[in-house]
Amino acid sequence: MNLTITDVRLTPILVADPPLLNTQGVHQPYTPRLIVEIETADGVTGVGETYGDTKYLELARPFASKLIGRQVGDLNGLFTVADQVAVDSSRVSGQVDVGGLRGVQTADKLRLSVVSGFEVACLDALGKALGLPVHALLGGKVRDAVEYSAYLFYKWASHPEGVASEKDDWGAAVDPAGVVEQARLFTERYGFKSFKLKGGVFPPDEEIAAVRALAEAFPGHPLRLDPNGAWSVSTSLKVAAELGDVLEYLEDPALGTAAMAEVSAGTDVPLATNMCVTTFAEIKEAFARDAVQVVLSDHHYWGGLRNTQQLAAICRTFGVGVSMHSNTHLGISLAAMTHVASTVPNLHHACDSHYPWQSEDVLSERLTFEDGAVKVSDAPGLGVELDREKLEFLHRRWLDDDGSLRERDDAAAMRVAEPGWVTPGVPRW
Ligand SMILES: O=C([O-])C(=O)C[C@H](O)[C@@H](O)C(=O)[O-]
Ligand SMILES: [Mg+2]
Repeated sequence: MNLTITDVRLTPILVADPPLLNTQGVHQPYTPRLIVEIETADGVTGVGETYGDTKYLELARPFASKLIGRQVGDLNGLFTVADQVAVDSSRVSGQVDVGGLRGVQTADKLRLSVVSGFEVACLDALGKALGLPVHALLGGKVRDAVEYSAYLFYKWASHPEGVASEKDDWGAAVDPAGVVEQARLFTERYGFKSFKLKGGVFPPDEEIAAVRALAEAFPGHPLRLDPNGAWSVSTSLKVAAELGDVLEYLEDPALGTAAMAEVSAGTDVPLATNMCVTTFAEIKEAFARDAVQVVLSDHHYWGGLRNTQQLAAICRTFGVGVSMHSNTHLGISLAAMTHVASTVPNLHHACDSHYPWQSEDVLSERLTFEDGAVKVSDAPGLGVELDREKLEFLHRRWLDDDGSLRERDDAAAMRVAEPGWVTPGVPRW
């Protein structure tokens, strides 16, 4: 068996995205992703997926060229190679990422977000070569299916008039009735049992009303609200007091570890985060100050599936819960998320996934949710198959774009509807 990497293909694509609202603005009609293919000397190909904005492509290209001739099983070596790739300092804002709301942007995080796509592709190739599923390469699954939550968004019925976009059949959701209707569709279509509402869009009282309406419509189901740090400490405490009886957890009510620690000290409602603990370096302070009770991992920016397992082990050591965050992603990443989640013993919350919002994919067969869960595949590798025609179609869209959609920018997308829109300052309320 020859596991030498002989070819790496990078295919940037644009995938359709509905008009989902968040505190920064609205999702663009098409969003960038990068599909990674790694081929071995024996002709085995592994696939991976990560963010596709230019700043990631700029790193992925030199990174890919350094992999030729290396072994596909040398996963630790990927981090060494990543350290050799220079990050343009203008890409490191030190501010919350404008496209994605996943904490402060650093050079290390950019590198790890690129490594993750390649690590998944290497694991897929290795698994295919050895005839083993990815979960077996990670030590073996401890569950046969992984539960996901319904990721509810305030949304418009369609993108602004005149904007090229794909239609969706979810309808509008801009008030409590619309949110409950969307949740109902999620249960009908996928059987989800937990609900997360993306907040920070409307004044807190309106979002409290939406969560109350969900609690009435779905009594006893786990509910979460995530305003992406849009609230002050006092607003966060007010919302926690008003919704404490129905929330499974409150996600990033206020921005940063210091504010989260203050909120945490004033409420019994557990706090979850994908914004103040986004790197290993941020763990110590947040845990020491008891700022968060649940960390939402994400293999994309934590640097892959094995780093996700390490994060879960640290959380277990400190008695902190763990679950999973999601940005817009396709089936390759859902398969990767499911494999790693299946190996984490201390996973006690349904994971987030944007997948139901994505009508397009690069796989020949979409992954499915049954009773709100994805079955863990025992097929070699990730257990997914790339559809070259679909990949080519979405890549063509990326090639044809004049550049305006190649960077995710929710504030720019919002300005099409509201020309005066600027990303709101924090705290917004
Ligand atoms: O905090 C979160 O869960 C996210 O930021 C997830 C996504 O980025 C979501 O907010 C989005 O895409 O609008
Ligand atoms: Mg969040």
